[in-house]
Parts: sequence; structure tokens; C-alpha cells
Amino acid sequence: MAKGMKQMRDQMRTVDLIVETRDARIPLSSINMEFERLVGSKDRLIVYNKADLAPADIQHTVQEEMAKRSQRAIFTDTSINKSVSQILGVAKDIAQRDPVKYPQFSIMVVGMPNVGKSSLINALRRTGINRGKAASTGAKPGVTRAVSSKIRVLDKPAVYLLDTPGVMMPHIPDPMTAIKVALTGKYFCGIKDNIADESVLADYLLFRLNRLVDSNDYWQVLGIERPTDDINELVDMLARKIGALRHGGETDADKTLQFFLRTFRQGRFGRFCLDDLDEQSVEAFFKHSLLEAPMSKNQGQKAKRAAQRQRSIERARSKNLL
Ligand SMILES: Nc1nc2c(ncn2[C@@H]2O[C@H](COP(=O)(O)OP(=O)(O)OP(=O)(O)O)[C@@H](O)[C@H]2O)c(=O)[nH]1
Repeated sequence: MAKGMKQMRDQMRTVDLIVETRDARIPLSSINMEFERLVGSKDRLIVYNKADLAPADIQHTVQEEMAKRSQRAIFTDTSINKSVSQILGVAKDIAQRDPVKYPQFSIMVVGMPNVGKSSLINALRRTGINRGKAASTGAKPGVTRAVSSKIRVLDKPAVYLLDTPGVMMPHIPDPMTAIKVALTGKYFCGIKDNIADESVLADYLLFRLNRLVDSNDYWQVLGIERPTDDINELVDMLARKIGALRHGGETDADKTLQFFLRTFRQGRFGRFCLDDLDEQSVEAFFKHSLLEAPMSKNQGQKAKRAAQRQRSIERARSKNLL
């Protein structure tokens, strides 16, 4: 993980705008505190992708919360290029502000696995090229690419996109985040197997589904007889429904759980947000995260001086006591 982050930091130095891709279904749990440290004061745009799978009414709340922290967030759905042009707009604005500093402006997409980085790169390419000015890649070597791994996506100002995304492993400070990250992705990287166990994921998902006032029709989507808050009962009913049975009629729990999780990941239970976004929960999240975040250089020096002072006081006290 440290090696990956170091590689990404080196690459990030060479670009002007970081497009950090997160998952709209877990707007808080997809924040990577390690990356927060790494990104420093670099220009960054937060892109909540897979917006089509999350409730539309979370967007305003999330954008406001990010704005409070001086961060700009947009919501995209790369399958229909939704809001992708806004990313290019942000790049264009920054590049135009200082043409001397940015004779060639470059963008890098980063994010955790399966969040839609490659889809976003392709969507940016499509959007940029469709604007008509950008040359198609490969057609004019040396014109379409600033260096071998950069694709030109805007002409005036010249904006380039790194064609390979930076990959970061999810930041998993606690088991609940592990469950949410695993529920939204097909990879369980960096997450302990027992936490990412499908029965644990499914149990939590069922709990969330039953908590939603409007979404108790998950059982209708699955075609089972009734809602239930017992995962074993759900497995029994669903296994019969989908024919996930072993020889002798025993239910195939693994296959059934996988089906249940896949149905959720495909968005068939409706739009879903796994993070609680009421004011109190958001505040608690950031308070907890800040405790984890490292100190800035300034804060670090202050803390060092405070520690030295404390040591001197203690030394003086101990001498008096002698
Ligand atoms: N519903 C929905 N699915 C999306 C969206 N963007 C990407 N996907 C899907 O998410 C999956 C992962 O997309 P990728 O673009 O491969 O994600 P990635 O971050 O590059 O993945 P890695 O290569 O694993 O790091 C694919 O099945 C995409 O079709 C989106 O906006 N909405």
C-alpha cells in the first residue's frame, strides 16, 4: 500500500489537477484519509461516480459538506457521460487563470478499485473529443499526446489527461467501513476476509434494506414470499426461488448470498446510500477522521515544542522534589 501511494505521489507531482473518484453510494466511507495527506494543497476535484446508483437527494448535502471543507464535488454517471463535461470545465478554468504557469494543463484520475476510474477516463476522452477540437488519439502522434501517456482532451487551453489512473486501496479504519466498501465493490482488497465474508455483508445489507421505509419491496424484487430480518430465512426463501440447491435439495447458501449481493450492486433494489448523512453523523465522521489525520508541518512543530516544554516542566518538578 505504501509503495502504491508513493508511486501515485510521484505521478501526481507531474500533473495539475487531481480528479479523485469516489463512490456516490458511500460518500464518506470512500474518503481515503491516507490520500487526504498525500494530496496536500494540489488542485483537486472530487468526483462522486455511479451517481445513478445513489439517491439524487444526497448530492446537495454532500456538496455542502465538501464545500465546508473547501472541496468541490460533482456527481457523475459515466455510462451516460453525465456531468463529465464539468470536469473539463474546471480544468479549463484553472488553466485559463494562469496560461504562463499552465502552457499544457494535465489531469490525473485517481481512486479506489472498481469506482469507475477507467470509465471516467473514457468518458472524459469521449467528451473532450466530441467537442471537436481534440485530435483523436493515435491519429497524429506527438499532437494528440503530450507525452506517451497523456491524451489531449481540450484544445484551447491545451488540456491533457493521463490515460492510466492512480489506484489507491480503500482506507479501512473500522469494520463498518470495510462492510460498506465491500458491498459497493467486487474487490475486497485490503479487507480482512472474515469482515468481507458474504454472509456478514448480506446480513448488513438486509438490515439496511429493512430500515428503508420505501424500499421494503426488495423481497418483491427478489421474488420471495415476504420481507424478513433474518438472513438465514432470506437465504432459504431465495435459494428455492432461484433454484440454488445442491444435490439432495440442500440450499446453496454461497450461491444465494452472491445472487443477493449482485442484485444490490446492480442497483436493482433502487438507489442506495450506505452512509448516514445527517448532520450529526457527518460531523462524527470528520471528527473521527481528523483524529486519524496526521498533523501539518506547522502543527507538528507546535506539538514538538509543547512536548519539549512539558518535558522541561516535568524535569524541573522532579528536581524540586529531590
Ligand atoms: N452504474 C454505474 N456503473 C458504472 C459507472 N461507472 C463505471 N461503472 C461500472 O463499474 C465497474 C467498474 O468500472 P471501471 O471503470 O472498470 O472501474 P475502475 O475504477 O477503473 O476499476 P479497476 O480497474 O478495478 O481499478 C464497471 O462494471 C463499470 O461498467 C457509473 O457511473 N454508473
